[in-house]
Amino acid sequence: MATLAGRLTPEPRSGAPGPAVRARALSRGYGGRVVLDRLDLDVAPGEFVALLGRSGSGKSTLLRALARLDDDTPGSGDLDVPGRRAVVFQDARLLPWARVLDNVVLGLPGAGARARGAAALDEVGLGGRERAWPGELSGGEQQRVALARSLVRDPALLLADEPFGALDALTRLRMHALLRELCARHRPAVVLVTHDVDEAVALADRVLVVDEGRIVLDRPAGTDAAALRADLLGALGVEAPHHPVPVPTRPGGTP
Ligand SMILES: Nc1ncnc2c1ncn2[C@@H]1O[C@H](COP(=O)(O)OP(=O)(O)OP(=O)(O)O)[C@@H](O)[C@H]1O
Repeated sequence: MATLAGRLTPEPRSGAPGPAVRARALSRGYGGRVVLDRLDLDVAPGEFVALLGRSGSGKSTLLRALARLDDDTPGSGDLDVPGRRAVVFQDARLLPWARVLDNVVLGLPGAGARARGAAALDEVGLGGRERAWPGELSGGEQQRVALARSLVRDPALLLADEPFGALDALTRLRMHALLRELCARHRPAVVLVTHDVDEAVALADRVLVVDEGRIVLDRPAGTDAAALRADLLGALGVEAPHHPVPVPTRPGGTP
């Protein structure tokens, strides 16, 4: 609900504290080619998991499966995602003909939707821009709107596919700080697909490396960042650490 302070008050989570994601032997493929290969994944409520992997390793396919956006993709396995989901993509995917607040509350039921939307915009630093058109906003501001659109739905699971990949380095750092703040406040479980090792280490509680549709490395973050970085680079097949570290493409793949 929106408070007098104009901020979104996180709804208390109801029900038993089961996992936010439970996947078992999850497989997906395209045209007979296996892309997710009997993958197991658990994500605890409120846990922030980053997914790294070479291009084509299956990260987005996994994210789409968790978002249940892959009904047309052949596959098998058990997937349980009990709570509300929200998805943020690399491009904000705002409707250009709808004002910012209308984008945030589109499809949201209830009389208080607009107040909640305005509070969410305030929370992402866009208070006062409710009537702007998406085309009047910078790329970073558009991603803030996308975050507000997710936030206002109070998701138990936030799925983000390279949400900051198209932003300049400084804007990306600002968005990291914002995402950390929003997550600390609202405590959704998060699965973030990224190509940026440093982003994964900076944001996540746990970092996974996916290769050929399987999880080949699963490490907690937060203690020894240098050791984690070295492990991740090893699993990604990067020999010399650079800063920032791009994930290599597979042979013949696109960056
Ligand atoms: N709709 C589709 N039809 C056919 N093949 C697909 C489709 N979507 C993905 N693929 C293939 O599945 C494989 C995994 O794709 P996916 O997008 O999951 O990889 P990714 O790890 O997210 O890659 P990137 O980091 O480049 O985004 C790739 O080889 C890709 O070409």
